Amino acid sequence: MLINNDETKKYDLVAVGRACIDLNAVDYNRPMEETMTFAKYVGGSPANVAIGLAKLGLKPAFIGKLADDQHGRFIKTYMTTAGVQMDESVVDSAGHKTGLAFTEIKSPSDCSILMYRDEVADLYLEATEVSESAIKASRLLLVSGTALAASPSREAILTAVNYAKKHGVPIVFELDYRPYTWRSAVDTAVYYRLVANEADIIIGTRDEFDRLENHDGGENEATITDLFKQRAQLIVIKHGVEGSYAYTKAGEVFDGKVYRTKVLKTFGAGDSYAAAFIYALLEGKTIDTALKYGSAAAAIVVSQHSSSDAMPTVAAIEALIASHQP
Ligand SMILES: Nc1ncnc2c1ncn2[C@@H]1O[C@H](COP(=O)(O)OP(=O)(O)O)[C@@H](O)[C@H]1O
Ligand SMILES: O=C(O)C[C@@H](O)[C@H](O)C(=O)COP(=O)(O)O
Repeated sequence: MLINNDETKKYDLVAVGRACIDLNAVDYNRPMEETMTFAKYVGGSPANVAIGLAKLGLKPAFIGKLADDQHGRFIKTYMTTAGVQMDESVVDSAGHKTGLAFTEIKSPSDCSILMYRDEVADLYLEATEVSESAIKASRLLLVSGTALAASPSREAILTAVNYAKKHGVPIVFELDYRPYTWRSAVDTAVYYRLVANEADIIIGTRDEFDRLENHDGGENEATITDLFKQRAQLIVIKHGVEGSYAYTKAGEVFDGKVYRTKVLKTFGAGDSYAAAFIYALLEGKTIDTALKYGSAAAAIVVSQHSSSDAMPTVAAIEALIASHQP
C-alpha cells in the first residue's frame, strides 16, 4: 500500500532537512542590485512543505537542526504556531548559522535566488539526532535532496530512510536540487540515486531528474523506466509552467495541467505543489485529483509574495479548482 491509513499514527508526515530564512524582495520587478527592502519568511523546501501540510489541516512534524540565533528561534516559533510539531528538531551548539535565501523578482517570470549557505546549521544534523520513534509514528517520511549534499546531514537522511524502511513508512523523496550546496555533479548523482532507489514516491522537476541522471536533456520515459526497476511506485516530473506528469509503476500516466493566474514570482511553486499533492494522497484522493490540488496550490502561491506564509487552505484550493478549467 502506497499510503498508510493507520489513524493511530501521531503524525501524517515527518519532514527531514532544512528550515531557513527567505528574504523576499519587497521592491520587486527590478534587479536585486536595486532592491533595498526584503521581507522575512520561513523558507527551505522541507520546512515549506511541512508548513503547507499544517495549513491544509494535517499533522506534520519537522526534524532538522536550527541555529542557536534569532533566525533559528524565529523559525521554531513560526513553524510551531503554524501547526508543525517541532519537538523533534534540535538546536545547534557549535555556532553554525541559519541558511538565508535572498530572492530576486525581476519580473513575474524572471526570478532568481541568492543563497547564503556556508556552514549552515541544517547541514550539521547528525544521524544520532534523527528520532526513530517519530518516523515510526508517521504515515509518511519526506526527505529533501539538498540535505544529502554534505555530511553529517547526508548520514542523517540515510538514517531516516533506514528507519522508515524498518517500520514500513513510505518515503517521499523531493529532489529539491540547490546547486550552491553541492561539491560536484557526480556527488549529486550518486546520493540522489542512493535515495531514489529506496523511495516510494519521487517528486522533482525535469532538470532535477537530469541531475540524478547526471546529464542534460533527459526524457521522462527513460527516467521512469529506470527508476521503476527499484522501489518507486509513483514518480512526479514537473515541467514548470508547462505542467507536470505523474507516473505509476503499474503503467498509468496522469497529466497535471496548470492553473493560469496573475503571477508575482516563480518560486514557491514546487513546495506548495508538493504539500498539496501529498495532502491529497494522504486524504485518499486519486492521483488525478492530487495533481489538481498540487497545481492549484502552486498557482495560489506564485500569485503571492512568500512561499511559506502563502500556503493555501483546502477551501482556497478547492475554490480555485471549482472556478477554473486548468
Ligand atoms: N507561472 C505559473 N503559473 C501557475 N502555475 C505554475 C507556474 N509555474 C509553476 N506552476 C505550477 O507549479 C508546479 C511546479 O512548478 P515547477 O516550476 O516545475 O517546480 P519548482 O518550483 O520546484 O521548480 C507546476 O507543475 C505548475 O503546476
Ligand atoms: O528552498 C529554499 O531554501 C528556498 C525556498 O524557501 C524558497 O521559498 C524557494 O525557492 C521555493 O521555491 P520552490 O522550489 O519553487 O518551491
